[in-house]
Amino acid sequence: MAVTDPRKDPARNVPATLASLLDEGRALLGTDADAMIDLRQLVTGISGIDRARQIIDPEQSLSEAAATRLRRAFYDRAKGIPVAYILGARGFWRHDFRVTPDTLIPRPETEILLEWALELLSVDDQVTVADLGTGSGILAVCLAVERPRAMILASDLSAGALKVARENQQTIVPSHPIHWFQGNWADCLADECLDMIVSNPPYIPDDDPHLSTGDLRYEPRTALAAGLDGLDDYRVLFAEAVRVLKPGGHILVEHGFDQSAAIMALLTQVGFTSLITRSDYAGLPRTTGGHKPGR
Ligand SMILES: C[S@@+](CC[C@H](N)C(=O)[O-])C[C@H]1O[C@@H](n2cnc3c(N)ncnc32)[C@H](O)[C@@H]1O
Repeated sequence: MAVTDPRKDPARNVPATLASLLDEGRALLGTDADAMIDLRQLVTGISGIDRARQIIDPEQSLSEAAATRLRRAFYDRAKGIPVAYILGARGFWRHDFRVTPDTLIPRPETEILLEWALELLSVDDQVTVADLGTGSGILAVCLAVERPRAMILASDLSAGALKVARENQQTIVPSHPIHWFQGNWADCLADECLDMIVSNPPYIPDDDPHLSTGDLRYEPRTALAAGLDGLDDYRVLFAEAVRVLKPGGHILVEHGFDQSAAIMALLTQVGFTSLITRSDYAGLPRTTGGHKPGR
């Protein structure tokens, strides 16, 4: 079906009921389960009407402004723009994080990495932890919330991502400063200064066709692609990690479901021991942790 940009069609910018707007949305996005999830998220995010009230009162009217914003959102989603970028937010852990096209959209699997880090750090630990490749800041900010006595550092190559990460810290955990730095992984850090590194680096092979389809084509390529085998960033990151971790320090990284053997081999090569891989909610091996010997 031809999709008309509501910005160029003032006749469509009129008030409407929720039910009629949802019909317009279905006509654009389809009626499968994924499309329905997107539609409901857009309605909730833009109108502020929660899911229960959408179902109880489908005939309620939306203001002209809300109807117009919703029609634009349906149009943008029909073009392929991810819901999180349309709304400018995505939930992670217990918080709403601002996201922009400069940041990766946070994924639920990354909560497994966070949970693991929290298991290793007790609430009163006065440790120093770095989130390398912080993106929107999800790991750094959640660690600052959950471990108030820890010193948190976070790096990213992207100035745009760091700007968003700072905004998230100021909104979610303003009382806990995070030390942000723009750079290549840990290159700004002194030797043996960290107790723990958490990282979700890029890990998709450059020629993976998924990079140019679906939602991924809208996300920053520098957040996703990592050389021919998808392991280029781990090679640099692990060499840096051995330098900046204290003896006894931990590294926890996310990776692709088929990369755990390669990640273990790379960690072993640079001297990490006690390697363990944890699986995601679908049972796929997605997070590996290791320990720098010496304590
Ligand atoms: C997969 S994203 C993860 C973002 C965030 N940690 C998350 O889980 O949503 C990888 C991040 O690493 C950053 N990055 C890529 N290369 C980097 C490098 N050489 N040094 C530091 N950060 C880098 C990207 O800009 C991106 O924000």
